[in-house]
Amino acid sequence: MSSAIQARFRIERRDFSLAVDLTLPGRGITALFGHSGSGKTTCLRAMAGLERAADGYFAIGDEVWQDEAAGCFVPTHQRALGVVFQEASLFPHLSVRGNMEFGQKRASTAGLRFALPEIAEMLGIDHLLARNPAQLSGGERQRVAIARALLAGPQILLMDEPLAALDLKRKLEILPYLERLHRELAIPIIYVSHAPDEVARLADHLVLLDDGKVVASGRLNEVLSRIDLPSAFADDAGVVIEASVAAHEADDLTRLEFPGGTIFVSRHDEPVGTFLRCRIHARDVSLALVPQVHTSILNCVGAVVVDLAPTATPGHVLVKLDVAGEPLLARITRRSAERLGIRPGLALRAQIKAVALLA
Ligand SMILES: Nc1ncnc2c1ncn2[C@@H]1O[C@H](COP(=O)(O)OP(=O)(O)OP(=O)(O)O)[C@@H](O)[C@H]1O
Repeated sequence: MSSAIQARFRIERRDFSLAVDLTLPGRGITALFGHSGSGKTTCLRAMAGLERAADGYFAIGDEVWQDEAAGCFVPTHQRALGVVFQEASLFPHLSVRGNMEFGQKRASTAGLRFALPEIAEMLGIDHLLARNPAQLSGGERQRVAIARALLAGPQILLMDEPLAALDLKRKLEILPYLERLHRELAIPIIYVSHAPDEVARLADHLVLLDDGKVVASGRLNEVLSRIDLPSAFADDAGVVIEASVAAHEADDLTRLEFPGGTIFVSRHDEPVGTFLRCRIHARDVSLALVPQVHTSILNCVGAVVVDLAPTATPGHVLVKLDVAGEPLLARITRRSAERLGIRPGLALRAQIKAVALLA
């Protein structure tokens, strides 16, 4: 039985229309990404049944919540879903435990079943159970809201910019918990965001929305490395690679290995064997036809040019590379591309000037 999500919505407003037809994975985090007003929230609300598309269709595996052609529309309160919005709307008169028990009371039998202590531990709020919402930080409130949503036994978790109202410190505090949900939950999470960093860190699947339309939908790196979508990430264009910690070296560098080679980063005290996500921006990758000896750049991998395309930055091009099957992007000047004769199929060296560890 496939647990893939099917979502087809057409919503017409006076100045905006949403028309999406998506097949999304039944596990992991799918990010809905796009500029403000591109329709991310509208799409999420349609999935929740909070917005009704006249000819809509929405199903998770065999569980159909909306099939207008067949006269089916399950109202939101009868759907086994959890929704977390930008601002945690906790009941102020209930303690943290009381808020969580409220979630448990409306637990469906269809979705995941959790015990309250298990979820409290997973979200790091077990020491806060007796407090009232007014005694919590924004990040803690958001974690309680997620816990409450999970205790309702959802088959899917819908999150609408859950970090947008938090400052950077709180964001960084909550991200590890979201990563943990990602690793440990067997249900899909749909995650609305317009922050490229969050998407790079959390998403497995990426849907790019623009003006109510799906511009791209696919595996994170597949979409991030599309050089025919130059404006989507603009200066943030780049890819995410998964690398494992191979060794911590004496000069305070950590050696990471991925199928395409070796990458050195500042010492990062994760145990050997741990997988880390690394973000490599196109602007931090330069190209050379032969291995460079007289350079301070440590990270250099063999690559083959897949394609190149103009980018939003005047005088520059984006080059898509294949590194042992994984995509990598480089942004170089058009002049350099001509001088080096960059063309599809050319084997060369990609020098990586900076790697951002995402965990
Ligand atoms: N209730 C509503 N009635 C009429 N128009 C609406 C309503 N809600 C949103 N819109 C409009 O629909 C369009 C899509 O809005 P939506 O909130 O889905 O975008 P978004 O991508 O989530 O944006 P943001 O990142 O700013 O939250 C916008 O033009 C918005 O002004």
